[in-house]
Amino acid sequence: MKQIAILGSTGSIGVSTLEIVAAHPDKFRVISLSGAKNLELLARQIRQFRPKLAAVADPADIPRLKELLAGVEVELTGGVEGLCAVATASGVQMVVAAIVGAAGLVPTAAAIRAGIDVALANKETLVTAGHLFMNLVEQHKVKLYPVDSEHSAIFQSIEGHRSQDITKIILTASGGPFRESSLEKLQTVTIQDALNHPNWSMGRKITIDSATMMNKGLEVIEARWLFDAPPDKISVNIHPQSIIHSMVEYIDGCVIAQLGTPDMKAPIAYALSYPERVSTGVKPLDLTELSGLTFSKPDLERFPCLGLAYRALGEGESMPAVMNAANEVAVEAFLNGRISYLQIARLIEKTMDAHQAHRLGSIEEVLEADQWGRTTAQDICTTLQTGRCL
Ligand SMILES: NC(=O)C1=CN([C@@H]2O[C@H](COP(=O)(O)OP(=O)(O)OC[C@H]3O[C@@H](n4cnc5c(N)ncnc54)[C@H](OP(=O)(O)O)[C@@H]3O)[C@@H](O)[C@H]2O)C=CC1
Ligand SMILES: CC(=O)[C@@H](O)[C@H](O)COP(=O)(O)O
Ligand SMILES: [Mn+2]
Repeated sequence: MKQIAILGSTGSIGVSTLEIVAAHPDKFRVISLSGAKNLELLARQIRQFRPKLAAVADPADIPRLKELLAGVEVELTGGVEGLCAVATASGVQMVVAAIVGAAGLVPTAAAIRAGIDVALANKETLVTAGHLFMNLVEQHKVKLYPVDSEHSAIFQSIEGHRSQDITKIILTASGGPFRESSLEKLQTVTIQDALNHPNWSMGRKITIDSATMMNKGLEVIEARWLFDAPPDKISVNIHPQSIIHSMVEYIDGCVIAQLGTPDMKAPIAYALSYPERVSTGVKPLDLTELSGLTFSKPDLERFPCLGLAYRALGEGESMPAVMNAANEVAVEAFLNGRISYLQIARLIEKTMDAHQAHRLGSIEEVLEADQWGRTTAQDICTTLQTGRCL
């Protein structure tokens, strides 16, 4: 029986994780959960899974959650300390890191410091603090299992192989809802258009990241740290069907890929149960039903965010954390109707242009760079809104 904590249990990944747990009560037990604003769902999850501890992001929400849980025995806590308490609760053997954004960094690092294995969905932790995070993993001798579908595919495709035999990691990208949209069309796309991902049902932030292809940029940086791969060995291939989840090319010319119906329950279950495999309810692939698997190169002119991520990775130091912070501000501003789709990339680029990359020696310094990126991006966002620059 594996005892787990879920950071971000009320989100898309969190809910899918709990579906796996519910399907395998003999294999997994929930010790602790955390959510943020969806208190009703968190309360229902607590009633169903009976964790001993639960946290909300804002301590001011604890009284309302208590009301919703009248008669239920559970300890409630809140704030960053509360999230860290969930991540390190006594008995937890694995933390599922499924908070969205850089907010996941501190509680996930707390789990590692406590010697707890991590199933990592929250890619922003590796984008903002890659080298520090991997050092922590090594120092505390914990296991890090990728949940992101591409990284799970790579993880599965490198098993049993020597890293020096790898010549390329090929991340597949759906291309999102605007894969075939012209630059002219992109000027007028709406929030609803951008939230309409062709293949995956996900949280709003990552869905917008997929529409700009920043998601793939974040995943290139995630792969750099997870698999210790230099940027020039990581390439991106547009594969609109999202059937091949990623591939690894070897020195002998062989390419190993992992395929499956696009459903996050498969990579989540693999991270939870590794090295075993458990049933997931994911529809098995019928290859004869597929009309074809196609591949093409990404267009960096229409999707500049992917280029910005390669730039941030090349400049290194604090630049990826600043890029990530600017992206979080930009996505929120887009979802609030404050900026247009094309202004997302512009806002991120201007924030990066204003930043002088510097070394980050601690998680605290990462948080400072993140804060600098947010403040600067907010200022630039205001300028964009008032039309004082493009
Ligand atoms: N969804 C997917 O299929 C995939 C997601 N990922 C990655 O997994 C992570 C989660 O994504 P997803 O599940 O889609 O996101 P969601 O937006 O659906 O869920 C995010 C979770 O984080 C909580 N949360 C939000 N803000 C904070 C905060 N400031 N502090 C603490 N908790 C917070 C939310 O609580 P509440 O809802 O209660 O407000 C929710 O539980 C992201 O990093 C994403 O990139 C990676 C691959 C696939
Ligand atoms: C399910 C998952 O892992 C997402 O990150 C997905 O890859 C998004 O699709 P895109 O390929 O469109 O970014
Ligand atoms: Mn992914």
